[in-house]
Amino acid sequence: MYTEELISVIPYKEIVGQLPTTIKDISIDSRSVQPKSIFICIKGYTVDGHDYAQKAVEMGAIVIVTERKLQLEGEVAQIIVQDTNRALGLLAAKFFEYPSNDITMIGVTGTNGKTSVSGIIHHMLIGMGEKSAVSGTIGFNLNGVLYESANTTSDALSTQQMIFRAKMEGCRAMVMEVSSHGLALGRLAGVDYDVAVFTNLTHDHLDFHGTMENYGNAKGLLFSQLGQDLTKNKSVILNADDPWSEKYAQLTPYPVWTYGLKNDANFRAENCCYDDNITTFDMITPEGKFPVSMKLIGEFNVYNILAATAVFYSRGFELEAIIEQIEDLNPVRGRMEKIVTDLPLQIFIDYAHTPDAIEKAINAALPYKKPDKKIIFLVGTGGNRDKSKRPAMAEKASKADYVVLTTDDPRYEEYDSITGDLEKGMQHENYACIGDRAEAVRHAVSVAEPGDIIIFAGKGHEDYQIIGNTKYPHSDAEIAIEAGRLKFV
Ligand SMILES: CC(=O)N[C@H]1[C@@H](OP(=O)(O)OP(=O)(O)OC[C@H]2O[C@@H](n3ccc(=O)[nH]c3=O)[C@H](O)[C@@H]2O)O[C@H](CO)[C@@H](O)[C@@H]1O[C@H](C)C(=O)N[C@@H](C)C(=O)N[C@H](CCC(=O)O)C(=O)O
Repeated sequence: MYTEELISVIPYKEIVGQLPTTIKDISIDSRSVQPKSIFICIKGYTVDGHDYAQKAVEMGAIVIVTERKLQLEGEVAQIIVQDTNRALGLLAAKFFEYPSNDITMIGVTGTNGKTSVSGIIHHMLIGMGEKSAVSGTIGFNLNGVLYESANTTSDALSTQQMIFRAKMEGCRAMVMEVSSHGLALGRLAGVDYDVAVFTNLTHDHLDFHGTMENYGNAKGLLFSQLGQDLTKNKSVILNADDPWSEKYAQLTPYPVWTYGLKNDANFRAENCCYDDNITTFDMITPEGKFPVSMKLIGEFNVYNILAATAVFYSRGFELEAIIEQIEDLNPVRGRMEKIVTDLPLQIFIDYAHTPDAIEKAINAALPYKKPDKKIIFLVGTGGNRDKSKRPAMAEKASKADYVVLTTDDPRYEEYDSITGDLEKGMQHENYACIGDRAEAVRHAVSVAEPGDIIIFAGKGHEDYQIIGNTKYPHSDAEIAIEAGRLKFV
């Protein structure tokens, strides 16, 4: 690409040296710079990309985008900008020729439910014959191949690369989980969304945002900055039962569709009935009432389905076709996923790692609880991350008959420090603190009786436990099944 053309999209203070006519690649990581690249220096939390500019030059970078003039050896030009993060989003979007303009982009934000709603929309799109890609906590799923990603919302360069790849592979749509970090750190600069969805906002990530106000405002960026192309037929989908939706509705210039169970909304559910493995309800829509029967369990999934319905309706799909897809959907991996076993127990794996999600997980299981049987809830929290939510997590978990307090990626923190913080929120005495997660899982099975429900919360789809900075293989389901076989079979 012509260098002048590429850099025309960023405001800069100064250019030092002679710009090359063209550049071949764009990079933010000195370790993978290709010859004739432009390298953008990003200040990280652990290291500063500016310190790797010389290494990038040695690897073949011929232009460096930097926040300050650097002493560099070799044939290289420097472009000095105010904010390299913002420059990165704009350069990456231009380099890949704004791929988000060519496919339908659906962004899903909120504390809980992002992965489920994104997965549901993705699978419904495929069911309707629309080739789709999805990115988020689970990774980047392109044509059934799952690529790992470090973040729910990847850095701006990886984001543009993913959208470009989806476009090149013929996808008509891409569904993206949009995290508050992603929005606050400018990882989505240059992405043009067609639909933005809000699930809910509850306590999480206050170590990063400081206050709920800041956290909510970061999420709001998705609705105020849906993208630059004002001619697109865009829409915003909001949860009418979450107080933040009112604020987001005021922020956006685009048509809003609401959904919910309690307050007045465009899409509502009535007469919800949660039977073993089947949920039924009447969906109240702008076109009347439609009976729905689906394999997804729990009230939170009714919310998720209403959100997905609003997305499709806003894009002009027929309600009959939407409901047909809903009835075909299978549960999302690691989200109140019922594990099939030969044990006399009901075992659910869930990703709940916030107080609100824990409450929802237990509420979702309540209809399946048999008289005189227990719900055993295992709850873990991450080390060296938001500690303020820990007591509230245990408080919500106290709704279960028996609680196992443990860790979920302890990182560098002592087990006792994590379980001790959780313990402060316990509302009854039926619990155990066991920092080692594998031991905790075995303990949960050891206290179970036939007919009980066990919910393992926190790991969801994840198959590892991070201790120190090492990822160790870990599966709650496998450990539980093994322990259950020893006990019951
Ligand atoms: C706090 C935070 O967001 N950190 C993110 C950040 O890492 P970092 O600050 O440590 O960056 P760094 O590794 O120091 O590198 C800085 C720069 O130097 C460059 N570098 C580095 C080393 C080198 O040899 N050469 C080089 O050029 C890097 O490529 C980078 O450009 O940049 C990385 C690359 O983009 C991210 O993967 C990483 O996310 C970490 C893994 C993380 O845990 N982030 C969490 C807090 C997060 O973002 N979570 C949200 C929310 C999830 C949710 O909703 O639950 C998410 O979207 O994932």
